[in-house]
Parts: sequence; structure tokens; C-alpha cells
Amino acid sequence: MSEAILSATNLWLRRGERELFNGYSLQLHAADVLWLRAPNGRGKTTLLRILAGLVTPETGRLSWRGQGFASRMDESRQAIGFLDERLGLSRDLSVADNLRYIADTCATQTAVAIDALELAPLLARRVGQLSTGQKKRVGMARLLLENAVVWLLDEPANGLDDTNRARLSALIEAHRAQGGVCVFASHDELPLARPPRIETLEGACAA
Ligand SMILES: Nc1ncnc2c1ncn2[C@@H]1O[C@H](COP(=O)(O)OP(=O)(O)OP(=O)(O)O)[C@@H](O)[C@H]1O
Repeated sequence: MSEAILSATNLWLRRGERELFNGYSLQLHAADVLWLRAPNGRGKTTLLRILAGLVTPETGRLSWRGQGFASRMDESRQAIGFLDERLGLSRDLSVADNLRYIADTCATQTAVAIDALELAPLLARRVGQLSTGQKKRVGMARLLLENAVVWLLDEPANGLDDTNRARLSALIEAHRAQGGVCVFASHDELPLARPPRIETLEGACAA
């Protein structure tokens, strides 16, 4: 098998009195789509945040294409895109200004993202005034414009109607077709053309 793009080895993390991860390891290869499907509180968000470099495990190692990485500023960090309910957008700016701020040199790419998420009718609106599903769509556009190789999505379909769930699924499929990696935490299935690998985190804690 090819070398893993992103791997986590022997993660150990305690939350309060509880060992959330005890020797947990995960490997993500090109074109992997992994669905984190586990009960509330099992550690899905925490795992995504560890992979995004936002939470540091007590022990364990993250590797990018076989090399360790420690800081959020190195190349591997820029290749990892993270989307949760905080979206990574400025609430007080319009959708157009948010997208311009992310990709101010590439109008073509911005136009593609606007089209893919059907954001044209929303461009003049302030992000803070959008509905939950509309905000999610702008958050996905942000992810597209960042050109990340690995997408880490926490409840990406929350607030999306059927049309936009299908749109999200199509974006994940297209990302996979280009060799991209996607890990998403969700309590609901996404209508993906090819079934994702499922991770229940049942064996995450050996204790
Ligand atoms: N910053 C924190 N400090 C202490 N405990 C935390 C912290 N963040 C999360 N936890 C605890 O870690 C456990 C895992 O939380 P996490 O949010 O990763 O679960 P989840 O699987 O994403 O849950 P949900 O399905 O409800 O979103 C929970 O018991 C939670 O209370």
C-alpha cells in the first residue's frame, strides 16, 4: 500500500477522569474517506481536533507523509483543512468579502466555489446573518479555496437540506477523485456514491 498522507500513532489522551484515547492509531491514505460514526461523547470532535493540530495528545505522534510535524505553521498544517460550527469566517463581513479574503488572487477559483455551493444569492449578506445551512455552505467554500489535501469535517451536514447534503457529498466525491482525504464526524449518513470507511472508535481506548 502507498505511504500514508496523514497518520496518528499511539495517541493517548485523558479527559477528566476518563481515558479517551489509549494507544489509538489511524492511517489516512490518498482518496480515503472516513466516517467517524460513534455515540455522543466518544471522542469524534476531539480526534478531528487532534488531527487538525488544535488539541495536543499527552503522548503519540502525528506524521505527514512519513515525517513528524509539530507546529501549526509548517507545510503539512496548511494542507489540512478543518471545518466545524465555528466555520473560520468573519461574521461581520459579507460572504463576498470573506471569500475574497481567503482567495484574493484567484477569481476563477472563487467563482467555481460560489457555483459549487450556490452562493451567488448570498454574496452581499453578512455571514453572521445567515442561517445554519447557509453558513455551512460558506464554510465549505472556504475549505475549497484553501486547497487543503485533507478535509476534517465536524458534523458537516448539520443544517443542510437534501439538496445541499447531495452537494456536500458531491464535493467529497470530487475531492476523493483527485486523491484528497476526507474525515467527517456525523450521526447521519451522507449520500456518497462510494461508501466511506467507517470508524466507530470502539477500540480507541484499550482500558
Ligand atoms: N476541553 C475539554 N475538557 C474536558 N473534557 C472535554 C473537553 N472536550 C471534550 N471533552 C470530553 O471528551 C469527551 C469527548 O468529547 P467529543 O466532543 O470529542 O465527543 P463527540 O464524539 O464529538 O461527541 P458528540 O457526538 O456529542 O459531538 C466528552 O466526554 C467530553 O465531555
